[in-house]
Amino acid sequence: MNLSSAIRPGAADWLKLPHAEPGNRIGLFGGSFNPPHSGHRLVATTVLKRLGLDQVWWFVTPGNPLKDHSDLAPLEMRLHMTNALADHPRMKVTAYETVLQTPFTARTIKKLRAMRPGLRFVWVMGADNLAGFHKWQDWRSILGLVPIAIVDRPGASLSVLSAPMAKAYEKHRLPEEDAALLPDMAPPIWTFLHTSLDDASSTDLRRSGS
Ligand SMILES: Nc1ncnc2c1ncn2[C@@H]1O[C@H](COP(=O)(O)OP(=O)(O)OP(=O)(O)O)[C@@H](O)[C@H]1O
Ligand SMILES: O=C(O)c1ccc[n+]([C@@H]2O[C@H](COP(=O)([O-])O)[C@@H](O)[C@H]2O)c1
Repeated sequence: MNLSSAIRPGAADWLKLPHAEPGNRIGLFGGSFNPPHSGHRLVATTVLKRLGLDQVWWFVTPGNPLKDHSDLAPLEMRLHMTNALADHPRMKVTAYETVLQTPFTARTIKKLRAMRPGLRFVWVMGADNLAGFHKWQDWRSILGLVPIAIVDRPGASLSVLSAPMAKAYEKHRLPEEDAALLPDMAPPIWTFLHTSLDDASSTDLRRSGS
């Protein structure tokens, strides 16, 4: 399947990688954003501040490989909505995974690192994804490629103790008070950021029709 054909030629800017200067610290925030909401903005602003990032790149996925796509809104619609929500000079929205022709995070990160060796990437996700991280394709290789920042989410706080990834990599967990060091550290390294909680969810928004 040609994933990038899901974007009209007029919206080709979504298919570019954002610009960054060598040495920049970049948070890679992947998501379905179906639709985007305040919880996503909380994650992005939390990592921007607490990790001292230069930018957060919102990677709007062509489709989470572990989710049913029957109610997934078209990619271009999700891109527009995400761009409206992530309205900040340090937040960039991209559909670059469609260019890479993969919905798999391990492959995306491998390719980004090869393409932009001068950038310091951190993978960013919410705590619900920590709980199921061991089901992702090549999940251990993701841990070997980039530092990971996990932001707390209602209902998933305990994943920091119980998740197979958290248990297997317990020795590689960085205390959250040292989170600003994370982007410069050699993987495997991860941290769990407690923050104010936001119970927004795309599922609830789709169900309520808002
Ligand atoms: N309220 C929230 N608090 C913290 N993290 C969140 C929150 N909502 C989503 N995230 C994180 O943001 C990323 C993108 O989430 P996603 O687009 O799947 O939203 P969602 O609300 O979980 O969607 P759905 O209900 O359709 O599964 C994921 O890493 C997810 O863990
Ligand atoms: O690589 C995988 O196997 C994999 C499995 C599940 C989710 N992901 C990615 O995780 C990000 C968050 O997905 P989501 O649906 O929870 O917003 C998004 O970029 C997905 O493509 C990746």
